[in-house]
Amino acid sequence: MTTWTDLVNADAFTEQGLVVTNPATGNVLATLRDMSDSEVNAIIAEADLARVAWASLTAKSRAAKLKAWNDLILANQEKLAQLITAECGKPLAEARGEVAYGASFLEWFAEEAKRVYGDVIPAHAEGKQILVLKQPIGTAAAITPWNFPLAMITRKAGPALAAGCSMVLKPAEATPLTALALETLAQRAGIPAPLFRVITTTQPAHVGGILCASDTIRKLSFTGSTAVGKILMRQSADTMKKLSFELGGNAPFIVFDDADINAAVDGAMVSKYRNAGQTCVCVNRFLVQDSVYDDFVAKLTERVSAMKVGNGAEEGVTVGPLINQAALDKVEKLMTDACEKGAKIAAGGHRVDGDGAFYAPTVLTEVTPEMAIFSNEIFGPVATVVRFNTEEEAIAIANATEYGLAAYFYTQNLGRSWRVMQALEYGMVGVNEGIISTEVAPFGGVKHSGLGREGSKYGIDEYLEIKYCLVGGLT
Ligand SMILES: NC(=O)C1=CN([C@@H]2O[C@H](COP(=O)(O)OP(=O)(O)OC[C@H]3O[C@@H](n4cnc5c(N)ncnc54)[C@H](OP(=O)(O)O)[C@@H]3O)[C@@H](O)[C@H]2O)C=CC1
Ligand SMILES: O=C(O)CCCC(=O)O
Repeated sequence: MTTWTDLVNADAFTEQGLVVTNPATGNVLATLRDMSDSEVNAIIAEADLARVAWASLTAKSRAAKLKAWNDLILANQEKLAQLITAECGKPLAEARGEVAYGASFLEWFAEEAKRVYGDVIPAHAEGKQILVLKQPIGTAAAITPWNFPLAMITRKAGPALAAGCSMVLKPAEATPLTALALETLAQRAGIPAPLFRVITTTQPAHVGGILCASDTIRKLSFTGSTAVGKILMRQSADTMKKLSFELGGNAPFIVFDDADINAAVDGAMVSKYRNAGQTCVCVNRFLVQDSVYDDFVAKLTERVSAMKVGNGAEEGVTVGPLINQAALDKVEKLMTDACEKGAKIAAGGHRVDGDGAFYAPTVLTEVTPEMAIFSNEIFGPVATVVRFNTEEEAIAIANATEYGLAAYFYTQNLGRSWRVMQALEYGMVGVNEGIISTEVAPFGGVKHSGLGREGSKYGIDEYLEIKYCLVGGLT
């Protein structure tokens, strides 16, 4: 028995249903109930009923419950971290970090709940007042990915509950146990059960269809692939839901010749290899100016060669398995295509033996836009390095993608910092920084990378409606 089992309600388990495995070992962690349509519909109806009383509480009361949920998550940090590592494979140190990061959204939105201010607008005529109210949108649904099984949930549930909404969640098939553990802790924190319910299913597309078609659900927030985001957007047209999408990326990381190269290599390591390269903001393309190209590649290769691949639960492991065999096949296919077109392997470039889908941390040089790896989200531990000559060329290469989530660049020139920051067509830009994620800043993308923002003071707006009231007869 692992230590996290008391965090998952015994009712969730069954003999046949959704099988959850450890990607590092292939061992079965649990088999969970495959919920029926009527159960899913009942969860939606109960969530809708419960939200009315929840919204009528003071913001301070809702905030207290969210804070209690945050505290319980932190009190169970080690158990949750072990569960995250078991389900999604990331090294334990990263999993511990995810628990703290995930909890921070609850603390943040507990505070923001108290700051949902309306407006009084100077009226256009005498004897009238214009009031703007902000009200909870209603029942919300979330569909979340496996790469951050905890933080991607709290980033949505925090603002939803803070705003006075309820939330129905469909987590990724690979990582439902962390979601169920969050559900348990929410209930222990005193959040009424129907307000945050997890759907376990083996039929994501079918359940996604139910959520999109439901008129009761007024808001859908999704994090995952751009392809699925587009399906959900189409399916939500008939119910005119408010949507937020945090989708794929193709992040450039530009190293200019005036950069601090050691700092750039530090930034590259944390940005590229976090979660074995499986985050939407991981660098997909390093663009390095010709005169510093060899230095950067040599320093990066040295650091990458020292990384340790293995089961994330083992001491010292810095790169865990990819989530499944399909992910490994995708990385290999991209590597084969790139090498056939002239790319060179400076480090890694091969599978690593084991029961899981392990791939060696890799540095691939002389990458060009003709290679599929240049334009596809790699979602693996492969750094591709592209050579450029001028600032204009770097910006053009960086923007030559349908995606627009995160971008990074390193320079010590102030003027260049402003120029490049403004020219990059991305929702988030790290300037001399490789990690940009924090609950206090707006996370989200432009172009095919999504709609809306999560976290920060803006994140709660996704769960609020603006109501304009014209009050007359006041003379
Ligand atoms: N932006 C990001 O953070 C992420 C980007 N990705 C990108 O997507 C690629 C594929 O990863 P993958 O896990 O398959 O991502 P998906 O977009 O398929 O999965 C994300 C979530 O959507 C669910 N889902 C899948 N299909 C549907 C559907 N038709 N209707 C409703 N929900 C659905 C999944 O359920 P289930 O898991 O049960 O299939 C999961 O909960 C990755 O290689 C990466 O490039 C992936 C994850 C996160
Ligand atoms: O990959 C994602 O979808 C989330 C990125 C994690 C983060 O930095 O918030």
